Amino acid sequence: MCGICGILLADQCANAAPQILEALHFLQHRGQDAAGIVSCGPRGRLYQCKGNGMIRDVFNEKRLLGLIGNMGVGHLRYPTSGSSANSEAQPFYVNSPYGIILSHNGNLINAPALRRYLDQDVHRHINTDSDSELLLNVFASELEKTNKVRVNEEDIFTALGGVYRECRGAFACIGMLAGFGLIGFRDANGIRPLVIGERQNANGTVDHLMASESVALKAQGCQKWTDLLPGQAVIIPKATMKPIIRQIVPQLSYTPDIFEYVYFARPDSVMDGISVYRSHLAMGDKLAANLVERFGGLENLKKQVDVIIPVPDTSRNAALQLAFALGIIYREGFVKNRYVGRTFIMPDQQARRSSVRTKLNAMDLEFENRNVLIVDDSIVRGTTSKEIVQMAREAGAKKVYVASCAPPIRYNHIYGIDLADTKELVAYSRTEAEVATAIGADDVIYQTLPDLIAAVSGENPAIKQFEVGVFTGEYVTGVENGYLEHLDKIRFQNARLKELERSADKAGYNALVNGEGKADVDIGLYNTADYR
Ligand SMILES: O=P(O)(O)OC[C@H]1O[C@H](OP(=O)(O)OP(=O)(O)O)[C@H](O)[C@@H]1O
Ligand SMILES: NC(=O)CC[C@H](N)C(=O)O
Ligand SMILES: [Mg+2]
Repeated sequence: MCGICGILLADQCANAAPQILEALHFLQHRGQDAAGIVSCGPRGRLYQCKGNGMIRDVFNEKRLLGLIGNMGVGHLRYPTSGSSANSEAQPFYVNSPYGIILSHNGNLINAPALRRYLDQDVHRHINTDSDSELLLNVFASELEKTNKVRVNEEDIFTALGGVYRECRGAFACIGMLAGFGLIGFRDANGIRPLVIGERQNANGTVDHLMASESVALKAQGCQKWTDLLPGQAVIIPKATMKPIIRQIVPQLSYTPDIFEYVYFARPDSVMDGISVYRSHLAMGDKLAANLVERFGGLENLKKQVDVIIPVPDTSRNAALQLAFALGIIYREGFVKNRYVGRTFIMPDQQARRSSVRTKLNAMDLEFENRNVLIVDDSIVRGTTSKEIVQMAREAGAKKVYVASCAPPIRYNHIYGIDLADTKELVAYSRTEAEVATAIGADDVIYQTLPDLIAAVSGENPAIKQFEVGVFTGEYVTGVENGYLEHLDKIRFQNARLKELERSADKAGYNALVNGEGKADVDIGLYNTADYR
C-alpha cells in the first residue's frame, strides 16, 4: 500500500511542499520504503526530491526549500510491484506531452500486457519494473493523442477514459500537469481510497488538497472533504481553482479493500463514509460474541481466560472493546518500542522477524501464571504471533490463546498490499487447529468473514460489499492469466536480491541486477537532494 497526497494553494507565491510533507507524516504508516515530493513552480518548472527511506531519511530543511511552487504531489511507497530500487520511488515523471507527474497507490493486474502494449504499440520507453510507471505512460500516450499544443479539461478527461480502458486492477492516483493543475482519479471498483478536500483561508481564498486518507486532510485544516467515487476523476486547474468532478466510466462496483479497515488505515481516518476506529470497535464486539460461542458460554470463557492482551499497535482498539464486551480485564502486556516501525510492511522476512522482538517486549507480571488471550488485527505470515506466543510463555503464561479480528488469510493480495506469497501465509492450506500448532498457541480463534463485513459496513449501508480476495481467493476484477505467477516471480527475485546483498556477494548481485536490467540509480528529474 502507498500513501499519496496533492496540494494546490491559492497563494501563487506560497510553497506547497512543506504542507505536503506535513500531510505525508499522517500517511507514513502506508509506506516506509521510499518517499518523494514533486512541486511545480513558476513557468511550469518541476522540482523533485525522492529516494528510498522514510520521510525523515529523505527530507531535510534544505531539500524542502528546493521544492518551489504552490502546487505539488507526494508519495510514500510500499513496493508491491517491481522492486525496492531507488529508481522506483515516486512520484514518477514523463516530460512528453506537457510534463506529467504521477503518484499511484494500487496494483495493475495486467502489467505484463501493458508493458508489451507500451513497447510494441505506442513505442514508449519504460525504465523500471514499476507498474506505476506503466500507468503514467498509458496516460501520457492517451494525452498525446489529442495532438494539441495545450490541452484543456475535456482533453484530460478523454485521456483518462483511455487509462480506464487500458489499465486493469486497483488504482488511486494523484497527478499533476506542469503549469496546468492537479488531477485525481480512482479505479472503477473503488478498491483503493482517495479523498479530496478544501481549506478556506482567512482572506476568502480556497486551497485544494487530495490524499489517501481523510486524517491527512483534517490535519491540514480542511473543513470539507469527500471521497472520490469509483470511476470518478477530478481536475483542479490552477487558472480557475475550481474542481471539476467527472464520472469517467460507470461504477463497476463500490468495493473498497476491507484490509484498509483491518490493518492498513489509521483509526482516525474516515474512508468511504466509514470510521476506521468505529469499525475496529465493531470488530471487537463481533469477535467477543464469537469467542463466547467457541468457549461454550461467557462463564466458561471467563474461567479459561484471565486477561486480554493486545498486540500493539493496530489491534488495541478492537481488543479493548472485546475485553469490555466480555467483562474481562485488559492489560497492555507488550511494551512497544516506539522507534521501530510497522513490521509487516517491511520488504524482507529476516528484517520482519528480528523486528518483532525489538519492537515488542513482554511484561512478565502480566503473564505469570495466567491464561492469556492475545488479540491481533490479523495473522498474515504468523511472524508476529509465533514470536509473541513464545514471549508470553517465556514470561510465564499458562495457556496462550490467540484471537484475530480478521478471518484466516489464505490467498494473495493483488491490489497493492504485498501480503506474501500464498505459501508463506501461515493459514495457507492449514486448518485453524494447524495454525494454532504452527504458531505454538493453545488455540486460535478467527473472526468470521460475514462478521468482519458486518463490522465494517455497519456505518455506511451504501457499501455492502468489499474486496475480500485475501480471505476467499475471489477478486473483484478477476485475475489476468499468469498474473499471480508474475507476482511470485517478482517476489522471488526481490528476495534473492536481498539475500545476495546481505551476503555481500557483489558479483552475484550485479549479475542478477544486470540480467534483469534493473536500475539502481535514478535518472529522473534534477534531484534537489544531494541525496546519495
Ligand atoms: O502475521 P504477520 O506476518 O506477523 O503479520 C501480522 C502482523 O503485522 C501487523 O503488525 P505491524 O507490526 O506491521 O504493525 P502495527 O504496529 O500497526 O500493528 C499486524 O498488525 C499484525 O500484528
Ligand atoms: N503499495 C502500492 O500502492 C504500490 C504502488 C505500486 N504498485 C508500486 O509498487 O510502487
Ligand atoms: Mg500488529
